Amino acid sequence: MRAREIGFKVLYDIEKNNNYSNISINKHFKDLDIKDIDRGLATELIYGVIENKYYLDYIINKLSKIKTKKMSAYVKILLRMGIYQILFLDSVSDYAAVNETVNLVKKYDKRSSGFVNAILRNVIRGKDNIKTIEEKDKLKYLSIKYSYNPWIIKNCIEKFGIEFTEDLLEANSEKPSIYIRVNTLKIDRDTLMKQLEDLDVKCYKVSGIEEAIRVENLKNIENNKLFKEGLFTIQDISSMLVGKVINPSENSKVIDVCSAPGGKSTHIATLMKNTGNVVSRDIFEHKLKLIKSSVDRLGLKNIEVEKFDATRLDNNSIEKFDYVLADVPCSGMGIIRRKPEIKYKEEKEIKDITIIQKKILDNASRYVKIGGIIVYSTCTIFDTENIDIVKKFIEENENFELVKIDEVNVDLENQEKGYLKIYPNIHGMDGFFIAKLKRIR
Ligand SMILES: C[S@@+](CC[C@H](N)C(=O)[O-])C[C@H]1O[C@@H](n2cnc3c(N)ncnc32)[C@H](O)[C@@H]1O
Repeated sequence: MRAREIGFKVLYDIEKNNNYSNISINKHFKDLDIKDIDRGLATELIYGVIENKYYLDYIINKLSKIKTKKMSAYVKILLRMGIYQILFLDSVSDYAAVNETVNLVKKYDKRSSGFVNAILRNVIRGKDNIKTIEEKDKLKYLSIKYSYNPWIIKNCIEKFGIEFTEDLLEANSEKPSIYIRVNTLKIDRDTLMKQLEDLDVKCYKVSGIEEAIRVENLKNIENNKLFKEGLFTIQDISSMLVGKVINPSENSKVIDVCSAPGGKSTHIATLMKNTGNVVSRDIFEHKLKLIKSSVDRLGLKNIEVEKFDATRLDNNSIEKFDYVLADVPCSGMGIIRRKPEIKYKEEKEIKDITIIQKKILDNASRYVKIGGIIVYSTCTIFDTENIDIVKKFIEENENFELVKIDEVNVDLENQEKGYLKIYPNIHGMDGFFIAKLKRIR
């Protein structure tokens, strides 16, 4: 199967089944025998179309009497792909963009091939005019330009102001860097960098996190021999900061109540040098397998994986742990660069999330021993899911207080007060919130 057809199948799967892009890509690319160059084009098309969905639809609707809402998913997706190639991809000629798209329409929705051909030719003819967004209302304009559900932009403007919001939208449109975490149980950073460079992977040390490397040209990771040997794992630096902030002592007892796919649990277990015990829980059985496979690959002996719903209180865990991590489910507004479909979430989809977050924090806090630490974290930037939850929790629980974070140097203003607010446009990493609380009595 060729790159464009794979890209089309993934986009169709995401549109029809509401799947996450990374999950759908993994499903479709697994066991597929294609050249790196085709894999690259398919991935570029998938992410490009998802990232620019509203903008591409705006252009289609400018040119077509039949609006995108009324089009079949086949035609709509293929039009988006064709227009994306014409307007965004210098490496693809206009001729190839039209020809290849029309061939796919002939295969999947034959009667629409003339229509698609005409729209794509109109895009080529009027390229410069067509690109312009004729919208006076700033909110609507930004929602088309950056392709966001308008409520998200409205929320950002209300919370952060227009200038910060535009910076944030711009930063969220950038390609994220890939970071890996060295498995310090098996290898040191310098040696791993050398071995990766021998495989043509470019490596850069990350200052402040001694186990982190920024990599370029790391392709087909699952098949990389150093990855298979468990010498490293993929993890963004914001996520690594959580482990750094917890900073567990060797031989401690730790529980991570929302742990799949296991990035932070395996980091914590590694920081403890395979001593003590980390209980890694998640509500979804299928996700536990991901944790287990990382644990095996990385050679960790101190992790126990369990299925448990963190909104339920586990009476057997009360006051049993030195460190507790509540890395709760959230709206994901900090990781839009990696999961662009988050931009289209409906407000109602995350309506109940703060209730769940608070419930999980309340339960998790009961597992902390006196003198122990609980870290509450999310990959979102909205206070309602972050500091507001923590403040409410402290108001209701005088046994806990925020403690100064001095393990990292990222958000100097707030870390004095016990939390980190990380934004892609300020810190150049995934947007995260990390709060560190101590049980004082
Ligand atoms: C932010 S992710 C955790 C990421 C993970 N800590 C890591 O570093 O790889 C949140 C996780 O919470 C899980 N989750 C959602 N609701 C849950 C619940 N009620 N109880 C336990 N886990 C839950 C999700 O399946 C998801 O894996």
